[in-house]
Amino acid sequence: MKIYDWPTGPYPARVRIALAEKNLQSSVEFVPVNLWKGEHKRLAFLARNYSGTLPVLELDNGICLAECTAITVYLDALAGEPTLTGRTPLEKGVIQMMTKRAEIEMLDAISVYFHHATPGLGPDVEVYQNQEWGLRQRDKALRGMHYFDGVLRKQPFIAGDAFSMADIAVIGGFIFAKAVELPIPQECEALLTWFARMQERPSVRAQLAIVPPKH
Ligand SMILES: N[C@@H](CCC(=O)N[C@@H](CS(=O)(=O)O)C(=O)NCC(=O)O)C(=O)O
Repeated sequence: MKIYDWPTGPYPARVRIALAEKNLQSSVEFVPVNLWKGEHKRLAFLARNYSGTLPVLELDNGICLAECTAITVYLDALAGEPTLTGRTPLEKGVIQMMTKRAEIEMLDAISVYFHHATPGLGPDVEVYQNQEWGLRQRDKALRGMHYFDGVLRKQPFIAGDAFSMADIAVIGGFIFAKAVELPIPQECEALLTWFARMQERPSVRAQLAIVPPKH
């Protein structure tokens, strides 16, 4: 299998952490795609992912899977423990809901802020920007952080009593927040404590230790 990504990208980090959790890293070849040069918007890449985003998992038979959640669901089904996407119907539903909520309320919101209210990937890639929209999404992400702080005051993990794909999605949010220098509000104590605990996991520690390649 091949993974087309950028090693330190927040969304690619979600798949890299999942791969490490499932001990599947040796099963994949990583192919860097330089976002700052717009390589993800070229026809050759768009043929792999119509949406022009990273990461993309390309199977040996040529089938391409995009979307972090979809890729994680596939990887989770490939190998054994730990289960990242739930064992029971309810666990599966709650993990999907909280993963999507992590995207809508935090990760995707920070991404919009990055692309619209900062220089983002540079003028050759950011062909349209709307600063007001970007700033509104930044504020939405800050509200989302308070929401997840509330969740973690009642339970140890984002989707309940066990580490899951939903935790990995919020970790992606933290990675993007750091990349755009958006601080986690200091009053979000439960969220900050949870993130410190997440960094005890070798999969997370290894991802955070990757030195960003020059672009
Ligand atoms: N919904 C997609 C979003 C993926 C995404 O936005 N990836 C970023 C990569 S990174 O910023 O996380 O490194 C991207 O391709 N951004 C390029 C662009 O939006 O032009 C997913 O879940 O995979």
